[in-house]
Amino acid sequence: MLEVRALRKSFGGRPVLGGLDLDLPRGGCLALAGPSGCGKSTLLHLLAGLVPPDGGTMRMEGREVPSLRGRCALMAQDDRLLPWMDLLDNALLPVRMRGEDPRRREGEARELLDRFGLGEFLRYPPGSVSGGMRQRCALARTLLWGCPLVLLDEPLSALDAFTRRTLQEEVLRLQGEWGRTLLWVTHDLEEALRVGDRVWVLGPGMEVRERLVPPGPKPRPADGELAALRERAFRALEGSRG
Ligand SMILES: Nc1ncnc2c1ncn2[C@@H]1O[C@H](COP(=O)(O)OP(=O)(O)OP(=O)(O)O)[C@@H](O)[C@H]1O
Repeated sequence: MLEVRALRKSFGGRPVLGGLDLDLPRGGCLALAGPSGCGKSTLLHLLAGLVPPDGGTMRMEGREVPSLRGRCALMAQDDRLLPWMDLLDNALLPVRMRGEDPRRREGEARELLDRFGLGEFLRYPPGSVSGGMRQRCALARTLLWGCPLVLLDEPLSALDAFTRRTLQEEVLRLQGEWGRTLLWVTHDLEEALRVGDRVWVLGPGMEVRERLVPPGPKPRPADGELAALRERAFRALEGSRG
């Protein structure tokens, strides 16, 4: 589906991406885990066309493209919900922005928000719900773009451990049902190992220090079976924090 070659980006002469290659086959989930500041968000912004690269190429379905703008949905770290709209209308924003009648997708949006535990809060404005609830609404909005490729930047970071686990399962279920391809960025190695078909452990400059293929069906149990991979991933990260 996506081939990225030698993607480079510097800010003020300081390299953040030093020539990254990335292949995403259709379906499945590549989880990227790395320390704060290593360039994970920058990668997603480059892919989504929010920031221009200094060099490199992107091919989507075999065709070279300047970015994936319009071809992917990005959930940024900042939820960007509109304060004057309730959660349901926020979730339906992509439908409005595409010029479609939001009433035609309202059932789908309601169902999605319900699956994300927001069924009771559809008419609440973002300012009156918790950060974790806002984040879940932003996740629903991202999925309602209907794009086959979804870029998730720390999508569950504001959630407590229990809700986080539930949402990991829900997102993976949706991915299977809707046949989406996910690029899932997280600080949390446990999360990466639970949700990724492949897991890349990144260091500074987005150097790929480990490429892991966790065993078993997803979402995987957090304990026991993954302990060896978790240790390997932690060792890869050692010394990479500035
Ligand atoms: N617009 C920008 N101008 C200047 N520097 C930037 C800009 N965007 C990102 N950077 C720098 O690029 C580096 C990588 O930032 P980025 O946000 O991509 O890291 P990250 O891995 O996503 O971090 P985190 O996990 O904390 O979100 C940081 O040093 C950051 O300060």
